[in-house]
Amino acid sequence: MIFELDNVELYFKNKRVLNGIYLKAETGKVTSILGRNGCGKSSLMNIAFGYLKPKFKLVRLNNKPLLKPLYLTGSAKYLPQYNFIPNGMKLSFIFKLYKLSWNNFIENFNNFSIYKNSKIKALSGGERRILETYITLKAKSDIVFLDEPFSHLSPLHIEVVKEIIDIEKKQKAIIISDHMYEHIIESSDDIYLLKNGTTKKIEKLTELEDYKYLSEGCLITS
Ligand SMILES: Nc1ncnc2c1ncn2[C@@H]1O[C@H](COP(=O)(O)OP(=O)(O)OP(=O)(O)O)[C@@H](O)[C@H]1O
Repeated sequence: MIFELDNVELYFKNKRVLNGIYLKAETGKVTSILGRNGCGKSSLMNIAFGYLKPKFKLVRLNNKPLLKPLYLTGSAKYLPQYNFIPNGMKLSFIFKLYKLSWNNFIENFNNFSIYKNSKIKALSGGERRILETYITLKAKSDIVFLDEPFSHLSPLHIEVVKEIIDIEKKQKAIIISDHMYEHIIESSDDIYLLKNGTTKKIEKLTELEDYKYLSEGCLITS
């Protein structure tokens, strides 16, 4: 699967947020979007998924224009920044709903074993994020969008999520945005920097310093 987002122009009232976007993601690769707070990363993901309608956009799947919102095709999954699983749902029911194995989940996150018959509201904020990230990554799809999958997770859990990303990318195109740039750099095959409303594909990591996304020296220690 090749997913392309092209020619996006987004305004909120008179403020132009995105203009001149190109992004390509494909099966077998993790494609990441980096950028400062408020530069439009979440808006871009919402546009790609079809939740947000900009003034202009072009989505192509396997080089063919897609004329309906991507989420209606059933081929994509999206982890937004907000919680998307209702509070009252039992964890065992969620795994049935998404046709996923509870035992495989416990192999990765054994501290969840006590929660099988609990409702999601019994989880901490970070545990809930782990569960929603896992479901989004593992559920059947061709394209996965992850908006800040690492930000609320403890270091060991981040490593487990990175391992799952590495496995899932073999059969999916995965698109990630997060401020934890070291994890992004380690997990990504392609990186785009979103700045002044446009995407720039990063060919050399030092460009992240040249474009003032990272301060000088950050890459030496990372
Ligand atoms: N519904 C909205 N109405 C008006 N302005 C909005 C709306 N949603 C986002 N914006 C503005 O659009 C810009 C981009 O927001 P967005 O949430 O896409 O940025 P972001 O790069 O994901 O930020 P962060 O890294 O802080 O999560 C911001 O200036 C924000 O204030």
